[in-house]
Amino acid sequence: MKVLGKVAVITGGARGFGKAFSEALLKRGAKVCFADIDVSGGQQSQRELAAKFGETSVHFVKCDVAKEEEFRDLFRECLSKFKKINIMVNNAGILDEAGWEKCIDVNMTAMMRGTYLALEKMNPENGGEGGTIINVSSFAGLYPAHFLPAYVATKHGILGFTRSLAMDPLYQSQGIQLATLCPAFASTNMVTDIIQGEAGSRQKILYPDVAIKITENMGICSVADITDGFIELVEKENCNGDVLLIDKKNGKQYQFVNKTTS
Ligand SMILES: NC(=O)C1=CN([C@@H]2O[C@H](COP(=O)(O)OP(=O)(O)OC[C@H]3O[C@@H](n4cnc5c(N)ncnc54)[C@H](O)[C@@H]3O)[C@@H](O)[C@H]2O)C=CC1
Ligand SMILES: CCCCCC(=O)/C=C/[C@H]1[C@H](O)CC(=O)[C@@H]1CCCCCCC(=O)O
Repeated sequence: MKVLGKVAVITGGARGFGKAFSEALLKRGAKVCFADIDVSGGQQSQRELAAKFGETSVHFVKCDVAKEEEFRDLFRECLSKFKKINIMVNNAGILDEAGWEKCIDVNMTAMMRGTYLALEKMNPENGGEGGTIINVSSFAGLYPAHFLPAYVATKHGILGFTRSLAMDPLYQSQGIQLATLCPAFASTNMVTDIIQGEAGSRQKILYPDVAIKITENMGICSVADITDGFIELVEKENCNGDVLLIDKKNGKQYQFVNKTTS
């Protein structure tokens, strides 16, 4: 898809990947409506991005994606401001093995809700123009990790859900593509807080010392490495059904390349 003139909705956009993805799309001439549960972080990012790309190009919406009505309001607000939605990025995600139900609510249920809402708004029968939906899974969507069973379950779920919808001829006929991004460890707060032992962060996973050892072996990607893969997916003419894994040692690797799309 050509990004210039398109409108994107991005969840979890106050920091980390979501903020970087927003900036990368703005740089290429899109308008971006980003959402986050973190109001002060979202407002700060809004100020930074508006200073670079103009007030009329970027809009922050306070939204807890685990709350259905707030998610619906996000779409209403984006349509009211920018009139259309061409790109949906379900990026918001958390690590919380003790609170695994919340992990499922945010990583899995909300991702499904965001996908279904985007499919509805992108449908030409509802006035949409088709579009691209990118769901952010993980290396943990492809491989198990005994220090993260709930997180791994949600990330495997994202992968299966997104690949399944991508096979549906109905969405293909509506010009809608769905792809999955699978980053391995990257230097956002999600990972660096645990390595640096930020308050309470080690309790979010089981066996933090094992996890840290694995990061030492696997290496840690920069946010720019992951953003580069994200943009590659969005800009591809056909990304439908793609699963893009990115890790430090091997870079970008498309998975399931002999995908069946119908
Ligand atoms: N950093 C990493 O190594 C990797 C991260 N991921 C995934 O990438 C996505 C983004 O992660 P990062 O940027 O690393 O994390 P991060 O923790 O830096 O940023 C996540 C953002 O999501 C927001 N958020 C959390 N719960 C929310 C909710 N209920 N509603 C709305 N916003 C909410 C947070 O406030 C935060 O701004 C997540 O889905 C994560 O699982 C996947 C693979 C690697
Ligand atoms: C030491 C900091 C790690 C804290 C973060 C964490 O535990 C999990 C991070 C996942 C991140 O969201 C993306 C991933 O790919 C991480 C999980 C990767 C699991 C790798 C398991 C590899 C193995 O068991 O060999």
